[in-house]
Amino acid sequence: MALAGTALPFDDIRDLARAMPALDSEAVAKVRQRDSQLTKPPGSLGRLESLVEWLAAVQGKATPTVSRPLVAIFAGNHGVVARGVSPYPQEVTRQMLENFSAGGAAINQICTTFDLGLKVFDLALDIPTGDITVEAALDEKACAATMAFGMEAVSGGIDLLVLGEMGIGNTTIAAAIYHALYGGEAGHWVGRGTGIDDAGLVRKTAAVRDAVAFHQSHVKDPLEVLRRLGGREIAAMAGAILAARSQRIPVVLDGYVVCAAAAVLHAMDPALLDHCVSGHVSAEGAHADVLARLGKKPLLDLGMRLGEGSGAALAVSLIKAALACHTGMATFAQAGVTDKA
Ligand SMILES: O=C(O)c1ccc[n+]([C@@H]2O[C@H](COP(=O)([O-])O)[C@@H](O)[C@H]2O)c1
Ligand SMILES: Cc1cc2nc[nH]c2cc1C
Repeated sequence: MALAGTALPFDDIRDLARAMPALDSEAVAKVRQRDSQLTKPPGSLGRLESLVEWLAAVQGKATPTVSRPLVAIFAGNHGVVARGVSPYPQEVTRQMLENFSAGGAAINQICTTFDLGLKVFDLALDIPTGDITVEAALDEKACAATMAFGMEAVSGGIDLLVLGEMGIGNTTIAAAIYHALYGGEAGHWVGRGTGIDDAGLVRKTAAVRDAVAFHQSHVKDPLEVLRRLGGREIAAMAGAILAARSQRIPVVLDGYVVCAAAAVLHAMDPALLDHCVSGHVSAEGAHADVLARLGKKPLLDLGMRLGEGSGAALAVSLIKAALACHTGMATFAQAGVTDKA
């Protein structure tokens, strides 16, 4: 167990969320000015151009960097797996952490390919959170301490944060959070996760419906949704997103589970995600709907549903390429290329 975070009551977290730095419009103007001189028709690099503007706005620098990108994977275990909501047993969460350490997981290969740092955080895997169908996942103190732990994980001079997670059962947790925040039918939010069969899908949908019904009178407060229906990795990622914002670090969101942490913050204040882009849209059915609600257009759509930050880490390749174009391209004057009249 590695929960050393200072416990902040939810009121302190709300205060912190209200005190985030503004985005830097002067840095964006300077990026646009340089972009207009580069040897290409205006706008021809499409979304790559807006990615550089976004980096500059968040970092507050006319020449942003992606020199020290970090993939942070937060791992947690969930009492709700007792409801038969995942085809895999709970011990796979820890076994996959050992696989990450040994370099054998997909995320290890992606990090090596694109030169990304990787840190994995074990969030009390031996103590699964409460079964959300009959109790709260966490009490306020534990939830706030886990958010603080996630905040403290964002340090060490990184200039881009990729969020990932690992936790058997956590697509049920994410679905419950979305159902609580956004309403509708439980079944709309429930997908097959790691590949649950038809009977399991029925159990999973019932678990999400039961959980949200059980906590219904508390779902107006997003932080209550997080502590009652969430998990430690979701709470830590919410803390990490907040800390990244206060340290002016851009964040790349991964799939269905990571976005549940983002959705909690978005429900508090949509501007809390201004420093985040969506790395990819997951094959988990409702993720596209979630991204639309968050106002985020995914960079990639590769049919992936792995987690581990894998889709987001792949998207860093595009962000790096966008920045390399912006910083490395010649201007019309430098290259002796005639600009349009
Ligand atoms: O993030 C996603 O889009 C995603 C979609 C499906 C599965 N996962 C991963 O699979 C695990 C949860 O799946 P499950 O079926 O046990 O709820 C967890 O470790 C997630 O990282 C992740
Ligand atoms: C093997 C395995 C690897 C994973 N990586 C992220 N979630 C996962 C779930 C399973 C089951």
